Amino acid sequence: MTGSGGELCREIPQPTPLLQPLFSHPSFLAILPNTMDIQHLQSLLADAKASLDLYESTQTDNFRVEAQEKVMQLARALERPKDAILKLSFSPVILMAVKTADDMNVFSVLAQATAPVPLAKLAAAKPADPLLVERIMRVLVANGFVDEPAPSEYLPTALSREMTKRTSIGVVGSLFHEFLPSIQKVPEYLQSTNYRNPDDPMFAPLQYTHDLKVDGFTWLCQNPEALNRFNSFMEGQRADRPHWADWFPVRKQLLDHPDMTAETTLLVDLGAGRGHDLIGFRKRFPDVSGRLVLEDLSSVIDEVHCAQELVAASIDTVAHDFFAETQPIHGARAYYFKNVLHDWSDEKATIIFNNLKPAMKRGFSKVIMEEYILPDQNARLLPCMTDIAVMVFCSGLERTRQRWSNLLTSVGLRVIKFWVREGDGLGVIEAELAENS
Ligand SMILES: C[S@@+](CC[C@H](N)C(=O)[O-])C[C@H]1O[C@@H](n2cnc3c(N)ncnc32)[C@H](O)[C@@H]1O
Repeated sequence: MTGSGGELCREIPQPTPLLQPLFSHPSFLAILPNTMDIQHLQSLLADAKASLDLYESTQTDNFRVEAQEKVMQLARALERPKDAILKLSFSPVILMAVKTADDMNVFSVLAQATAPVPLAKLAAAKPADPLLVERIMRVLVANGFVDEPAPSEYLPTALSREMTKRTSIGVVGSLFHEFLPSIQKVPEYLQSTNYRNPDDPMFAPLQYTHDLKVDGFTWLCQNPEALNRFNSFMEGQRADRPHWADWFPVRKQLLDHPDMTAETTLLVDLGAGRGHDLIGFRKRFPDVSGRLVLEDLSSVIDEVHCAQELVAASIDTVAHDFFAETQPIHGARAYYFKNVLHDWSDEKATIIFNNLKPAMKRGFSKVIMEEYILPDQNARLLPCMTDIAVMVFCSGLERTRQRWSNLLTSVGLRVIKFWVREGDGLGVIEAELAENS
């Protein structure tokens, strides 16, 4: 090929004579990868390498996340837009394949492998049709869930090993069963509401999808399997991220206070689920006196109150509906909410705070909220996805610093400090009763 197209085609392997007409077709030339701006790609690669070097030297999660984002930018720039859109549109297939593979016990068989596992052995685990398993495995191999060292022989990867953990199985199961059908309905739902921002927990996309007359949490409580999946999802979704007590100065901000005694309630966790944060707290401060209290809806408490880990960590359980009742534990040092206030609109959150405030001791009690604090610009993907997930499930929302400030001030609380973590992790908002409230 010569002329203006000759430059573009220099690096293409020589086509066979049969393919020659296709290779010289103008629409083919227009989508050649090497029509991309190589200088731009090289500069993205250099950026990614610089972040990777910083991660290597600092070993901080912040630079790991940054390096990952830079590599994603490079990968995106290398992708042809048409392919990107095609793959995006097919992406529910990946979640389906992971879910199906889990249902067929593929991950548990692979996890025990000491040598490549042949297709027939994987198929025998259920048993399932080998051709079907082969097709599902192709999707998994292409997405890094499995290695295929020889045709139809498989080895586990870090992702497939992760899929043998109860919590990650819960993440996949809950999102697949409880969220995906409603996510699919969101455009139709929003059209029906003339694109109003959802703020009513009794009419979120979830209610629209299933014609429910109850809020999402009540619905979960009526469906034990779904509740079990959801609670595992909550335990698992941030399992690899640091516990707040690993980076928030607990001793300085909470423990070192002259009014702290052995009788004081140290921490009340509202909407605590299975209590994994309290258990983590106890592990980090095994010798600290002061009661730890897990609060949640009565059906959740019924599920968890005898749990061995809670008993071993001396964690008390109390059924408390934060909309229906005022806080029963008075004068605690800290009332802790994690991933709870993002479930509720400002109007609903105001009720929660109004039910909490009478129990707080002025100048002593604090509210500790572990939530995303969205930046004003360029928020990371995970918080943005979570924002939409809480919208779908309960008309909730993630908040920017300004929205948090406005909400807390309006209910008579004073922000002591926003403790913002870099990366895509949660931050902590520390607050107390405002002087004039
Ligand atoms: C998103 S989950 C967060 C669980 C846990 N804090 C975590 O981060 O893993 C929200 C929790 O709030 C609880 N919850 C919902 N409505 C409640 C209410 N009215 N009173 C008390 N807890 C409630 C749910 O049962 C659930 O455990």
